[in-house]
Amino acid sequence: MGQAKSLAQLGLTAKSGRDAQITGLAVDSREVRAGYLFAALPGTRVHGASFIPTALEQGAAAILTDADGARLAADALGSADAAIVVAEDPRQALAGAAALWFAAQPATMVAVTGTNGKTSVATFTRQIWEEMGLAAVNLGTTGVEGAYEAPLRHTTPEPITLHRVLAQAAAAGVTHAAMEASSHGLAQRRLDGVHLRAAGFTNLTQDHLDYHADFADYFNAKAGLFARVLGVDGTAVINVDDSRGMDMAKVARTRGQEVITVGRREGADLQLVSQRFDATGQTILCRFRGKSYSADLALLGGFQAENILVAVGLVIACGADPDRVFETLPHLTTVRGRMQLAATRSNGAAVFVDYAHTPDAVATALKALRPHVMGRLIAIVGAGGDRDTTKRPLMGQAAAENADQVIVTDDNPRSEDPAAIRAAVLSGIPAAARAHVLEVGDRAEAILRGVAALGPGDALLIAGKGHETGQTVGDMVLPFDDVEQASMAVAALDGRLA
Ligand SMILES: CC(=O)N[C@H]1[C@@H](OP(=O)(O)OP(=O)(O)OC[C@H]2O[C@@H](n3ccc(=O)[nH]c3=O)[C@H](O)[C@@H]2O)O[C@H](CO)[C@@H](O)[C@@H]1O[C@H](C)C(=O)N[C@@H](C)C(=O)N[C@H](CCC(=O)O)C(=O)O
Ligand SMILES: Nc1ncnc2c1ncn2[C@@H]1O[C@H](COP(=O)(O)OP(=O)(O)OP(=O)(O)O)[C@@H](O)[C@H]1O
Ligand SMILES: N[C@H](CCC[C@H](N)C(=O)O)C(=O)O
Repeated sequence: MGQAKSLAQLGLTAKSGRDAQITGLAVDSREVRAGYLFAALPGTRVHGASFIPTALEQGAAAILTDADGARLAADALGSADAAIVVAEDPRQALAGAAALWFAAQPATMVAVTGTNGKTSVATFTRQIWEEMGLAAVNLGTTGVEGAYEAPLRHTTPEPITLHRVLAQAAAAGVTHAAMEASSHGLAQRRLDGVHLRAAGFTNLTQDHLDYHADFADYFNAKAGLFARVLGVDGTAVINVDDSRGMDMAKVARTRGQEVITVGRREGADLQLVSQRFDATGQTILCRFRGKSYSADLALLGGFQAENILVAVGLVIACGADPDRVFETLPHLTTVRGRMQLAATRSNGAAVFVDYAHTPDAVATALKALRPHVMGRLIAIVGAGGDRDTTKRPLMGQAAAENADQVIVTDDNPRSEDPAAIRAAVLSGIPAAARAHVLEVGDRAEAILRGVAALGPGDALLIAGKGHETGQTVGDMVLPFDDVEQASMAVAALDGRLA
């Protein structure tokens, strides 16, 4: 890290065999310095090649782009004193170059993909490793957490940021890392340069159909983790309870990977045989390679047991002793913003904050709470702006079908009209259920009204924002934290701190 490297050392070959000494990498022209390689990537809004003249003016020593980019910037490139690399897939070439540039990652790495559960699985995997005395991190939506900590802007960062933090974590002594692989990250080859020992799959339901052309395209992006990123020597850990699990296992087996299937399904290598709930968590009974294991989990939500299975499979796939792995499970703790008990009213009613932001997650989270609730279950739900519009009515429907009362509110409207987003969520709620539905745009007021409605034995699920600490309205991020708001609402209503 830090020293100049030749293009050849970064696995790149320039046109006419010309080499260059590279002093840094940038994917954004505004970050190019003298001697840098500028990766001019095709974008969703503009081709990065439009910024090649700026990058050259700033002293770029080399340009990496595709054939379209080379054509677009032909004039600037023709007169430039810079090496030009034209790659069929420049994002993949950049991922490889970034890996070689930073040249260090924790020795044992795993990744997990799926619509829901990535942060939970990555966090549980890190917690298991830590309980086994290993220096570990998880890396994704909640940043880099564990033995090395850093904030991240993306679930799966672009390769330069990704390899920078991996190298920093390795330098800090981290030996084990579990990362999240988002479908955007996989489609954009952000993690193609990472060497993985194992990869996991949780589930596939609707999300991100604003970015992926259709559901098949979304599946294929996720399948890229097994079809491309995980090597033939890696192990795939697949939840076969999901309807696409078997398809994912087939992708892995076709590539020659060892597969550990997990789930409730009879015949799964790591099987969840039974699950019993109590006030503070659940007891699970599992079977792995003919041996039974029982563990008390201090985790609410049946779905968390499914995530635990994937995490256990990943840790075992990296060589751990299964007996030792199961011993750690009672010590695992709630993932921030995932089915987190945020406050309790003086009448005993509980308020949970959860990151459910897809139709399946809203349904799963509410169903998971039901066995713990003796009274009514109230849901606060909203949908994000500038994201998959087709999931909005489905989220409203999922809330109405699984809660006794629903409050539709705002969740990061971004550039959109919040009222229009709420209307789309409401449109999924059948007329017959409308009597139990309130529309309250202001999220703080929605939380106050949800908390106020709680009687003894009731519970409130505040869905959508989980660990987030801001509400994005237009270009502004206003401070907002569901857990804080829940506890303030309880304090205001009950005259005491939650
Ligand atoms: C939709 C999407 O994923 N976009 C990513 C994509 O940008 P883009 O194709 O839209 O870029 P563009 O604006 O068209 O510009 C094209 C290129 O020109 C470059 N540029 C642009 C302007 C300039 O002045 N100079 C310059 O060089 C840009 O850096 C880019 O490489 O390539 C960029 C560089 O790699 C990414 O930063 C950018 O992520 C944006 C910021 C983003 O918000 N992505 C989100 C949706 C995302 O990836 N989310 C997933 C999580 C999803 C989930 O599971 O919940 C994630 O992993 O975080
Ligand atoms: N295995 C699961 N099946 C269904 N829903 C789940 C599962 N795990 C988590 N969820 C729901 O999804 C929400 C988000 O969980 P988590 O953050 O672990 O997923 P994620 O895939 O990392 O999402 P994102 O990448 O968008 O952060 C949870 O708060 C819960 O409501
Ligand atoms: N990573 C997800 C998180 C969504 C969370 C929700 N609060 C929203 O803003 O839609 C996304 O960007 O789609």
